[in-house]
Amino acid sequence: MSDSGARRPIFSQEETTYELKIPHLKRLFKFLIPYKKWLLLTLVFMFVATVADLISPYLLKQAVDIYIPKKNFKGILIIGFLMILMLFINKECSKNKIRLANRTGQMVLFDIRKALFDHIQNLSFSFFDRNSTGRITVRIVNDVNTLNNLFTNGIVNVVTDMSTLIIATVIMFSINFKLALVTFSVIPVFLAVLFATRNAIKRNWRQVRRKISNLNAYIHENISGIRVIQAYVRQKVNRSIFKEVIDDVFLSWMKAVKVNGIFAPAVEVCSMIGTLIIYFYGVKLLKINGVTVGTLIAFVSYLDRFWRPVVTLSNFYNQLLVASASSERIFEVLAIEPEIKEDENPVYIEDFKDRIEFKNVWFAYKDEEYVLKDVSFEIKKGTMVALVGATGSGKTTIANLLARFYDPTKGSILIYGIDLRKISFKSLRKLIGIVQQEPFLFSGSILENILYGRPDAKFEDVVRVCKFLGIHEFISELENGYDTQVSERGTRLSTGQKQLICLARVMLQNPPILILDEATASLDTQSEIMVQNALSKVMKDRTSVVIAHRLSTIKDADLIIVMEKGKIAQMGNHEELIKKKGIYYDLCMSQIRFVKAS
Ligand SMILES: Nc1ncnc2c1ncn2[C@@H]1O[C@H](COP(=O)(O)OP(=O)(O)OP(=O)(O)O)[C@@H](O)[C@H]1O
Repeated sequence: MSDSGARRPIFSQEETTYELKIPHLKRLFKFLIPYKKWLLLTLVFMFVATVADLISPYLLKQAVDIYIPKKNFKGILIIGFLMILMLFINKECSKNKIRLANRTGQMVLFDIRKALFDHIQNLSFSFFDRNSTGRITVRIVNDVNTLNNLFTNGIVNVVTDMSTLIIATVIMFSINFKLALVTFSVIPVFLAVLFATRNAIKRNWRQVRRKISNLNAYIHENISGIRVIQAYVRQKVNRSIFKEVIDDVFLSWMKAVKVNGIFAPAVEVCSMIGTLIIYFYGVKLLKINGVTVGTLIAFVSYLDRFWRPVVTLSNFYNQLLVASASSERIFEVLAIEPEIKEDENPVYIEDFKDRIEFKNVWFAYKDEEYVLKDVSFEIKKGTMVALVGATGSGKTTIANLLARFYDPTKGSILIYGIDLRKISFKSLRKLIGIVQQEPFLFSGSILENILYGRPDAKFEDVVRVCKFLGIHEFISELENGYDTQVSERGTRLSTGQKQLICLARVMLQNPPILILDEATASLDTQSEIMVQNALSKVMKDRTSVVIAHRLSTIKDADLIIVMEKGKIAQMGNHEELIKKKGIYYDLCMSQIRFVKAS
């Protein structure tokens, strides 16, 4: 296939409105409340810095009008000293203002990120089904990052700029009302430019953000799917698609910059015209209205201080738009309620004494699309129950419901008569241990990973569990033994070894009920034998629910449940089901034929 013929990849494009939504911004600014003292102090520094900055032109006016004509060197010296003092105060206060604003801003971002992280950690599996890891990460990292500018500089700068602008205007009008009025006659022209360009600027930057979002999504998808990409040798095709995506970002960026570029020169032109007016008109007033040379110099200085903040103020509007869009997405996540909640008066169960019952359980991941239909069965204490059936028949769903990752849509699951929904999370997690198909280890040491569910366990307990599972020797032989790091850059462990460490993690908790969801499916034959041996030991005298594709591993199960399209097709032990010559018999026969043929 030629590069040009390559189909575009499917990647998420998040639509963002970029409308200014005041309720979101209000909610966002509430995060500032705990830091109001710091904010107030920042504003004090800001105010002092602004006043110090605005006093200088007035001092200059005094020097030019009073002390220079009189050749009063002492006066000039004092003015000079005062101007240096003002500069010093301005710089010192600005420095403190920036430091405090950054500190407060970072604390606020930390709080928002923490709120999001805490909230997401408690959301139900259904949320993670609907949202990819990439998208969730974008919420916690990128969306919060986009608020960075607003909280660290934006708010303080805008207050500084607004006050500079207002104070400069007031001073100019109080020095000479007429001259100020004439100087500002250029403002309507500026406002016309502002309104003409504002929508175009907004539209173009929105486009840039959309393109950048595409770029992020494409990069994320490519890195997550790198194994598939390399397996299908898609690098060349992907490179050309990536170039297209990058070109899109570049072109939209350049377009936005071009439109944006109109604004700053417009401000400069207005400022320049204002200055010309001051000189042209001021010189006329010089003779008739008692306007002094010092007044003109001070006016030019104040006018400069008036126009400088205008550009930053318009940028602030953009920042608010971005913040409004990001906060909308952040609050959207914060508003999601976990679907699986602990009962208000949960029942604590210390031990598993009796049996588990699935009573007319129906379940749909979405709407009315039932993937379990009227499923009823019983798991007696100390027995091994196996779930078999074609792919997609609902085996994992049963395991997920038993672990209460989801609740049944209809019907109930009872642990000796108590509805699973009534049982406290803590006792449920103590009762049920799960070993999944894909072993997952956190970055850290092997010991930390084993202790994950019981951090207070003793090292001897860990060693005992590992000896029981037959992995103590292999771990001890590693360079750093139990302290060996298993992060990305750490020791590479085989999938089988990782699975055994996961099993040790579960066993340290010693749960009376064990769910094994195709725990050996992703292993090679040798690792499978190792893990299977460990599992046999672990399942002895324990209640277990096993999902396995290889039927030889579940032949000894006390109860085999054969699933078909979300329904129980057959139930019984191996001998009974073989005699019945139904689906189970067919499954066994097809596996035997497959083994013989291979
Ligand atoms: N998170 C999910 N969201 C929506 N549908 C899902 C989800 N997980 C599973 N399903 C659907 O539910 C049905 C049952 O899936 P389940 O994973 O329980 O089957 P299974 O028998 O365990 O399959 P396999 O042997 O392939 O693991 C399938 O049609 C599947 O597409």
